[in-house]
Amino acid sequence: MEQSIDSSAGSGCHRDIISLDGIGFSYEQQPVISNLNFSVMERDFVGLIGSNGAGKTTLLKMIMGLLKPDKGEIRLFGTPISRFRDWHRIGYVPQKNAFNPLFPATVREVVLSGLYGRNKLLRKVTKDDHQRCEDALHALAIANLADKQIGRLSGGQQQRAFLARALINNPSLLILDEPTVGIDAETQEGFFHLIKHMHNRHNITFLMVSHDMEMIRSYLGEEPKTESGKLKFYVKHSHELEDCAETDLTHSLKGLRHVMESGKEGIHVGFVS
Ligand SMILES: Nc1ncnc2c1ncn2[C@@H]1O[C@H](COP(=O)(O)OP(=O)(O)OP(=O)(O)O)[C@@H](O)[C@H]1O
Repeated sequence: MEQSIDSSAGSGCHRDIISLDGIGFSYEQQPVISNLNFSVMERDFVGLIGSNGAGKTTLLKMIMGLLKPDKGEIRLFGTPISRFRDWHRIGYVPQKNAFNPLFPATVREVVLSGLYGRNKLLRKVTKDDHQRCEDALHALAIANLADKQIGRLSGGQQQRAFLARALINNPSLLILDEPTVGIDAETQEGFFHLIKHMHNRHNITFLMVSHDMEMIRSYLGEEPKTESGKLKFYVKHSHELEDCAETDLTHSLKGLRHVMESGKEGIHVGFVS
């Protein structure tokens, strides 16, 4: 079955961050994704919706190079994924239930582990790395939890730690896989306020899998921009935003801390600690 979508209309001169060209994927001859064509443009916010088994996680795994499509080509930042090496430009916030609560690491260690990238080489942590870590911990208002075991935190606190981990490399693209599943409504609201703020104020592109239709519709509009099989893509393009993005990590994190601490710009970050 032919599946074809195009979300790039009206996105101005910005470049593609993710290009999916004719992607097909099957598990043991069982097709999950067929002929998927889709582009995520710089500073878009894409909400990916689909029923259970629609192929959302499979698609994220392909984009992160963990699964190879049977057909088609994936490009990241304009480079074919087979030659892409800049994985530090991509921050990933996993599903809460993908995390083993017995994992023996402190919050600080989890956040610092975001620096190591996918090659798993443990390089020496520099003074600058520690400063970035402290900035990320402060930005997400979890500095007071830095020495606690990650498994002893609440779900909302853990998600903040994983967001800090994803932010430590100053990513250009943030991929979030149902980041608030299993978290209470108030904490979810605070989390979405924060990522919406980051999208509005900073030069970050978002791809988020979510079942939270209320959040998706209120931020990205009532109708999906495109559909492919059971996958629906809701998109807010950069031209719908104020054009005042900051790119520098220090500014970004200081900006976030400012939001967290002062509640300015009308944003209330209602995390439950
Ligand atoms: N490793 C695997 N081997 C075989 N089939 C798989 C594998 N992983 C997923 N599938 C199947 O592929 C389909 C898509 O799975 P996927 O996890 O991508 O869906 P999803 O949209 O993320 O679902 P959910 O909302 O339930 O997380 C499902 O039918 C699933 O059973």
